[in-house]
Amino acid sequence: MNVTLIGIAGGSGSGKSTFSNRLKSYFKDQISIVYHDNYYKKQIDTTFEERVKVNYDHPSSLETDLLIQHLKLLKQGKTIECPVYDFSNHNRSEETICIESKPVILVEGILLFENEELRNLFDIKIYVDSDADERILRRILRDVEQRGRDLNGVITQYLNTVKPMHALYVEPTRQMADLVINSGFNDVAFDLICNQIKKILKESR
Ligand SMILES: Nc1ncnc2c1ncn2[C@@H]1O[C@H](COP(=O)(O)OP(=O)(O)O)[C@@H](O)[C@H]1O
Ligand SMILES: Nc1ccn([C@@H]2O[C@H](COP(=O)(O)O)[C@@H](O)[C@H]2O)c(=O)n1
Repeated sequence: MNVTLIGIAGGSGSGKSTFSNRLKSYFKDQISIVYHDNYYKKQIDTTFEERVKVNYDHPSSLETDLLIQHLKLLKQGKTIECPVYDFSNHNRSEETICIESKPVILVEGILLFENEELRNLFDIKIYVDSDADERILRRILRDVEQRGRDLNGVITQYLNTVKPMHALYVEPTRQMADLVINSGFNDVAFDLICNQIKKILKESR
């Protein structure tokens, strides 16, 4: 089976999940999805207070080697046991999820195109772009509602690490993308990628 890997990168709160989840809802089990976020490193013998202070926007906070290994296995048609990350505990959970190889696999994450070996695995590279003010406002709502955070914590983390790391490691990868889209809700981009995926799925039958 020929496997096409589609990387969907962009800043935190830009709309990556919105875009990739729309595609997954449309194609359902015909495609698979892998989140780089699930590859945040397991932190052993650390207190919660220590884990809160980690710079989660620096490439070193992620076990990208494991993601690369897993994507290579998926490319070979093999199934992987993907880690699962628990944002409220700032640590990997004990569970894993089984991800099957499919002709099209979406991969999502802020730092996908920063690592050269990882970047080179993608057949299609998409960057979701969005203004910084919109991204932080969305992040505040999401992190408070879904990731067990409080307003002060989200703001402190944004100013100390998210914003400077975005400028250093995320925004420079915009120019490496094949396609830059301005919103996860952009219907033109959605139709373009949908049609491309339909073509790949048809050819794989
Ligand atoms: N263009 C948009 N307009 C309004 N809200 C949006 C838009 N894009 C995303 N959102 C909302 O912002 C939040 C973060 O979006 P998400 O797709 O999870 O971002 P990312 O995966 O890039 O961090 C979600 O609640 C989502 O519904
Ligand atoms: N324990 C953690 C781990 C990561 N983050 C933040 O997640 C962001 C990436 O995820 P998106 O869905 O927003 O793309 C990244 O900016 C990290 O700061 C966290 O807050 N806590």
